[in-house]
Amino acid sequence: MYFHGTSKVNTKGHLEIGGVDTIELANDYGTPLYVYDVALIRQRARDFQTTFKNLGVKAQVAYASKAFSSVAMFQLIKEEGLSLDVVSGGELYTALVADFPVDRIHFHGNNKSVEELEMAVEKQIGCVVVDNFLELTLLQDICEKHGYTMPILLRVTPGINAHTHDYILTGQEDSKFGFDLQSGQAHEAMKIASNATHLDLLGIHCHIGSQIFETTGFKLAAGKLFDTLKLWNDKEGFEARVVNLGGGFGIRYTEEDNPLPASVYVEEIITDVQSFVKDHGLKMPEIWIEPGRSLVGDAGTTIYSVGSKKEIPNIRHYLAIDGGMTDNIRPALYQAKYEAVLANRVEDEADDKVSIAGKCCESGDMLIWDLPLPKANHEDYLAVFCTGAYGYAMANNYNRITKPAVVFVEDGEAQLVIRRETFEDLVRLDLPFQAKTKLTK
Ligand SMILES: Cc1ncc(COP(=O)(O)O)c(C=O)c1O
Ligand SMILES: N[C@@H](CCCC[NH3+])C(=O)O
Repeated sequence: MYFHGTSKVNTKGHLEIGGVDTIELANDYGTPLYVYDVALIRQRARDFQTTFKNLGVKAQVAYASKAFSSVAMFQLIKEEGLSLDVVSGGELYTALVADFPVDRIHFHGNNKSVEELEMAVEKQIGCVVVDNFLELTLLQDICEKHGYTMPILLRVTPGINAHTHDYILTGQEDSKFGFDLQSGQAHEAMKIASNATHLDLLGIHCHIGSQIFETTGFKLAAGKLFDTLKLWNDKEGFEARVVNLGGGFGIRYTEEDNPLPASVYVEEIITDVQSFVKDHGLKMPEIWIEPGRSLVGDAGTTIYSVGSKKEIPNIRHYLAIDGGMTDNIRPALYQAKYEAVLANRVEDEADDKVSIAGKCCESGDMLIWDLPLPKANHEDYLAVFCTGAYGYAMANNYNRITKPAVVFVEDGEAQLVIRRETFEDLVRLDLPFQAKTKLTK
């Protein structure tokens, strides 16, 4: 059994996180419930920040908020002094409500709307990561209209195939994101951006994918970026002030996963970056990174109530919980694997093997296959670990199931940071059907 952060078993044999008994949390806030270990998020954030500091490298660590965004989360990130990566008007709006410093907000996205770009310009955010030629034109026009010059990065696809699930690969040549390096698109974009009167081209960005365990892919990508910068420097006299290497650092979901500590990812990548800079005779730019999963993934645990069972002799034991693909779509989408325990009987002998089923009307709504667990019944609680990234963020209302609540726990105290959705919330946007009063025959 692997415990993350402050998670441990208390004297009652219950799972405790942040000094709070998860069974008390389940009683107070209901289930399913996402519980975030705030101390672990702080530790992860500080690991990245201090590594750059110790290396003496000017950097910005931007939390990729797509992993989990909420007002409280953004306030915590602000408290830790990180920057913030947003990818939509909704994430940007949440950051503004959280009073996040606008100059530390970076705006991503492969199809930002005019309204989203207007919002970024009006709020004078720190940087727009431009993804395509249309955006270059739109952003220049909007900035000109507002008499504002926007700092930008160009997102490029370096042509790297990182080892991860196909759906979360982003740095390969055949990708919907960014300007292609090989065909010269990125070079063309650089010339346009450099000549644009209201765009301040800071440098380039790449992101090779997510849940990556090795540094090889990051180093290869960095190598391609610096080769490009050398070319742009020689040909166009362009000097990058910022290089953003994206996020994607993997975490441990199960014993199959062997992630590196943040310090190792950063140190290894920076060592290579420093030699690329030296070899090419370039100035060392500021390095930005955008971790999402590695800041919040293992800090989140979902507590479910156990419900019905179906035991098929010689085939399988199914154990259903009161959530599923609506609060964690990752197993259905990426065949993602998780570990879990009975939160109220953590240390009981695992004398059963069960497959954890969700409550959606969908056979693929399975969270974990063949999990060793004590024989459980409807009075038990299941805790699924490492649901902090892309769990609540990708939650949905399939079957009109309401979204769970989210609590932050730290130093023995719990704080509700997202309330549970209600049935009233579900119908809030619905409008009645306007029945025709007279039917004409
Ligand atoms: C551009 C960009 N930056 C950062 C991230 C964060 O990735 P991760 O959560 O794997 O760190 C993503 C998601 O993969 C991304 O697309
Ligand atoms: N949602 C994905 C990660 C996508 C990262 C965004 N580019 C996951 O759960 O693994």
